[in-house]
Amino acid sequence: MMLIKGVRLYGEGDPVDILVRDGVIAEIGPWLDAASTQELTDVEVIDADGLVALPGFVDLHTHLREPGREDTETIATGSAAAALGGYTAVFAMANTDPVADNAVIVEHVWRRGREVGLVDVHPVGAVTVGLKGEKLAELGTMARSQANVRVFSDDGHCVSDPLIMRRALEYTKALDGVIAQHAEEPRLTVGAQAHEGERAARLGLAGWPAAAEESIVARDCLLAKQTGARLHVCHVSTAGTVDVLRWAKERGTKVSAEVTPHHLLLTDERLATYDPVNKVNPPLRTESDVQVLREALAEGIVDCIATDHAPHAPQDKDCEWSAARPGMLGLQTALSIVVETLVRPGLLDWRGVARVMSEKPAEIAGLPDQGRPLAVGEPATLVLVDPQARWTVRGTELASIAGNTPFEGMELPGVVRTTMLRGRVTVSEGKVQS
Ligand SMILES: NC(=O)N[C@@H](CC(=O)O)C(=O)O
Ligand SMILES: [Zn+2]
Ligand SMILES: [Zn+2]
Repeated sequence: MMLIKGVRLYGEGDPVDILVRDGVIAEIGPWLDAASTQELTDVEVIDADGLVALPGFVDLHTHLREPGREDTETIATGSAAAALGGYTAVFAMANTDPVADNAVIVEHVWRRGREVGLVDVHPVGAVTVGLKGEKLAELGTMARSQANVRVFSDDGHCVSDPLIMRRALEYTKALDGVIAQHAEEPRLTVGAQAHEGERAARLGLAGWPAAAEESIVARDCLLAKQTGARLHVCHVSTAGTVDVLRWAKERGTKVSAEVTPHHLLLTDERLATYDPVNKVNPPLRTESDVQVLREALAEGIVDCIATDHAPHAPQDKDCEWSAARPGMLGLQTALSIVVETLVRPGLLDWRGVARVMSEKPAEIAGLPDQGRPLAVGEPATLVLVDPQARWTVRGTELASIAGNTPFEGMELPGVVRTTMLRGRVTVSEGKVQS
């Protein structure tokens, strides 16, 4: 049994105590004092004075690199990074080696996640065999496997053939799943290295036009509307995509979208140093894109935050710009970037943080026991955040094996103190409890 003392639910109202019994929130009350808890033996008390309680975060977009690149991240190290970031569930992308395009691989990832036990690891199934975009993978077999796959994605690649995309949407509709699309028209991004615009031109980097993203999002929204299937747009990066999403939602399309913390804070101004730590797909865009993305998230046109946590080895990152792999770490810095870019400027309150980091992603993925309200009878799957504290990001101190964080050296607001998964403390005082 556990007693969380003096915490503010969603950062609202007066502090309360939360009694956790058998993995469930058993009581919430103003000062469950000694008298009412005296007869309870074995009560572990967590002093949460000044902290904010939120439902555990859910990341729809994580790269865990196992199997295949365990030199950069494993299910164990990625789970630790997730728990430290306040996450209680993550979706592990399919672009592993071998690709997660069949029941054997997704069950392996699912089982390994359970063994580690720090967060619920849900494998994402590939849409096409080998992420090649040519032939549909066995979506039904993955859905019916122990891993119970409902989110399918070729992330890293775009399902660019419209006929394959249409079929995939039809199949996932029948499976009650969703396709998460990496929206990139490959014919428009051949050799692309940076956001197409003035800065890329000046730096001599081949451009990735906004239309490469927006044209696929528009096409997919039309296909989703026509098939009645659910579409999720990965890592939205441009203001134009927000316009397309607004239009599609207004006409009743079942479309949801995510934005990454790095696209909410960083711009292509960063590229001036040619430091590949800033190289990512889709590329960092402009100040006005960043502003529009922040507002779209606050308004709900963009539904949620997803990290696109993408660990890479030093030899794949510390090299010349054009040879470096795209991607950045995100799990342990996500909350702080959300506080910095949305909470502090007044675009989102803590209720809103719960919505974009927990409730919405759980709903999009169809998870019944994540993103639940902090209420009696609900699972004790939650995070305690210190809203006042600040910390300095050091890549070498993060739990990931790789250290490719673009936020190196930044002092950021918001510290995760405790993470709890169904009553089990996975992180305490900022330390993983294994
Ligand atoms: N975001 C990235 O730049 N890289 C991702 C793939 C992806 O999300 O497209 C990766 O797997 O490294
Ligand atoms: Zn992607
Ligand atoms: Zn990704």
